[in-house]
Amino acid sequence: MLRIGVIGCGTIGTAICKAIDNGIIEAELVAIYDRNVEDVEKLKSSLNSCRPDTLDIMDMSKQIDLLVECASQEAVYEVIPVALLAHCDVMIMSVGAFADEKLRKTIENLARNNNCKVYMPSGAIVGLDGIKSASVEKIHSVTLTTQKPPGGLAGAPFVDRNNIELDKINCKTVLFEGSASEAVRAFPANVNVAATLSLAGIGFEKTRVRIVANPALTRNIHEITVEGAFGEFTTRIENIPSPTNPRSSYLAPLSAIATLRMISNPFQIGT
Ligand SMILES: NC(=O)C1=CN([C@@H]2O[C@H](COP(=O)(O)OP(=O)(O)OC[C@H]3O[C@@H](n4cnc5c(N)ncnc54)[C@H](O)[C@@H]3O)[C@@H](O)[C@H]2O)C=CC1
Ligand SMILES: O=C([O-])CC(=O)C(=O)O
Repeated sequence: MLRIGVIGCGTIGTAICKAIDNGIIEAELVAIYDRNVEDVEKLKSSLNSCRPDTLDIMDMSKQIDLLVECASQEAVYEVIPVALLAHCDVMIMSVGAFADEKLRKTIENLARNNNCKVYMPSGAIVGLDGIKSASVEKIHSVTLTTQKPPGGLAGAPFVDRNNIELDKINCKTVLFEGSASEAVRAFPANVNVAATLSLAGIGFEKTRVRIVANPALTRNIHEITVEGAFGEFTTRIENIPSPTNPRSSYLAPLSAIATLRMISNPFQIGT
């Protein structure tokens, strides 16, 4: 059975561990880790049958087949190279880290040299199947428009740097327009989806991102428009925010769980 280790015991990490505990994912939960000890203990006490060890990345990667990162962009730098050097496959949620081309190339080379896979779930967006197919030929443009309730953008470096008072926003307001590369640095915990979209399509510089604070919303909306040799498509998703983390959509942990189910299943469905 697939032996899994999880770094990050927050909203997504907890959902993944519970899915293994409930048998929704056919795998063994070998170890978990979080820099916040309380989060580790809280997660452990919520499990019924799994008894994961608490191990740091060095010890964890000796005992697992697959490392799941669901922590932060910073954690991608800290744990992914270590896991790949230990011949573990990895699944990354904080995909925004890959706006750093040097990191992306390092991880790609490590994965190739150690014969490992790097999985990146679709997260909170729909339409990656279409853009992957479209990218076989020329894609002219990719645009992501993300709308969140203002509170869902709290803590973003862009908001803090520009002294944006989110609680004073009383109408739909475009906060940011730029490349995906700029977007994932300005909003590291809000638009990792822009990074995944860039990797599937035309890259971080050409993918355009617009981020809108909309006080009329209770949901996180991601709208993607792609134009290319195939024609044009638009996808739109209205996500319910995760109850324990309003920045993240509920579909994100579901997508992580679906990817792990795919990895542990002989049938591979869809592009
Ligand atoms: N790819 C996608 O579509 C999506 C990606 N995300 C990203 O996935 C990651 C996890 O999201 P959530 O579970 O909602 O966040 P969360 O804030 O609920 O949990 C993150 C946990 O990771 C821990 N952590 C952070 N940095 C760490 C490090 N360097 N080492 C060890 N532990 C560390 C924190 O203490 C926290 O317990 C975030 O980076 C988030 O931005 C979130 C939603 C969608
Ligand atoms: O969950 C979402 O709506 C998107 C998100 O936070 C991310 O991509 O980081």
